[in-house]
Amino acid sequence: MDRFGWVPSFGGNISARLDGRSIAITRSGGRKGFLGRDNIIAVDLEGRPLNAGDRPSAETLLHCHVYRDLPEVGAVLHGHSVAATVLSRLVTGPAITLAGYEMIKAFEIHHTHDVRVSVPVFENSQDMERLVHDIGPELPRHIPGYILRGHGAYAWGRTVDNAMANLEALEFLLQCELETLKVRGLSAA
Ligand SMILES: CSCCC(=O)C(=O)COP(=O)(O)O
Ligand SMILES: [Zn+2]
Repeated sequence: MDRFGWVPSFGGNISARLDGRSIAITRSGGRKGFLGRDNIIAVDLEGRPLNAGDRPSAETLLHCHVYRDLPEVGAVLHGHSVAATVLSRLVTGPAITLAGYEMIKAFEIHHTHDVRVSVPVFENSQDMERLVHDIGPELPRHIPGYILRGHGAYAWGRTVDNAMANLEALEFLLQCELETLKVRGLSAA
């Protein structure tokens, strides 16, 4: 994620499921492109650190929400890419629609490029409980991720590799949309 420029400064957070009751997640703060073992801690599925005093990511509740709702998910990645940030500010509605891209097939749910896929865009907030409430009890099933407006993208998958492949596909598609708008010189609808 760092190589692609998706975790600038202190942005982004990363987690992986440990078992049915806990996950490993990055500590709050710090540069996620320079992680050591000590920068990763364990929390339960309510976001409480297993070791008292550990301070997990400020966005831990968003990760826990994914693990609770989707038992097959083994990893969740969050980055602050330019494409996700800029595009979600240009698009004023609750979703970014992707259509006609071969890369849509990278999301294993879709077996053809000939579909329209809506990437949900939720309003950003510093209040994670409110964000979880706004996202709703059921995460999207048609795409393994969502965007927080003006903030960045979340993506998940069965494994860390699989989550990364999904994030790469999502970021590629967002970048394509942004490039298209730049070439056309139009604002997004
Ligand atoms: C300048 S980063 C602001 C916080 C954020 O959005 C983020 O992704 C990193 O937060 P964390 O607590 O996980 O380090
Ligand atoms: Zn963030």
